[in-house]
Amino acid sequence: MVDKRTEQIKELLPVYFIMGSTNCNGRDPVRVLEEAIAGGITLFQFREKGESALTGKEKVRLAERLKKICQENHIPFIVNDDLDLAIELDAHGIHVGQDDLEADIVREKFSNKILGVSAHTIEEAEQAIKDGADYLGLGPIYPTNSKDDAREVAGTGIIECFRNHGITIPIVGIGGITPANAEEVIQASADGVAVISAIASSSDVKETAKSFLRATSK
Ligand SMILES: Cc1ncc(COP(=O)(O)OP(=O)(O)O)c(N)n1
Ligand SMILES: Cc1nc(C(=O)O)sc1CCOP(=O)(O)O
Ligand SMILES: [Mg+2]
Repeated sequence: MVDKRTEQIKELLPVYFIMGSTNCNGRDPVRVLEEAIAGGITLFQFREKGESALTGKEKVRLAERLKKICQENHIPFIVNDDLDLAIELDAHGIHVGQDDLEADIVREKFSNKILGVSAHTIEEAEQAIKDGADYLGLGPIYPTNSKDDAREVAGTGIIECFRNHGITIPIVGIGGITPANAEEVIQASADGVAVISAIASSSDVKETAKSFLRATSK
């Protein structure tokens, strides 16, 4: 039987938008997020990374502004990597990877919050589940320019492989996902798609977010 928390997490994952100031082609991230929300994104992750990423008080200030917009629109606000920031802002959750703080430590210090963990192998997935992960991020599904240290492209096969090994926890695919290939990711048994550039760099953010929503609800 699927429990209530799992069902609630699955409902948040269809169009999981990830963004920071470096992903918006010089546009105001606040506007980009507002347009993405108007288009129907279901979850947001603040990921402030890259050469010109904001740090210190400027990073906190941007995170606060984006969290406020999420709150006003009932979209949960997830912080990437930074547990101190997630705690300071009382975020809805945090996403950590294999090179970040260990998931069991994050679960202990940020209990009852949404915990997402990146996994690339069945062993990592099983450990993440033991540590209390609510969902897994699997990728890169397709080639991506948004992560310098991305692993080899895994294809949608990684999602099918995890499911065939009995991993039933909610899964989101990430890396190079566009409105044109999002349906394949869902067909491979993901509960949603996590997207940076296809939405953040779009010339029509709202329409692109809508296209993702259509593609993931087929
Ligand atoms: C939903 C989701 N899935 C995977 C990642 C990648 O996390 P990580 O491997 O820690 O890499 P960085 O994003 O921290 O560079 C993610 N952020 N979100
Ligand atoms: C943040 C991130 N993590 C990945 C992983 O494979 O874990 S790929 C990735 C970048 C996703 O950006 P885009 O939608 O622009 O390809
Ligand atoms: Mg990380």
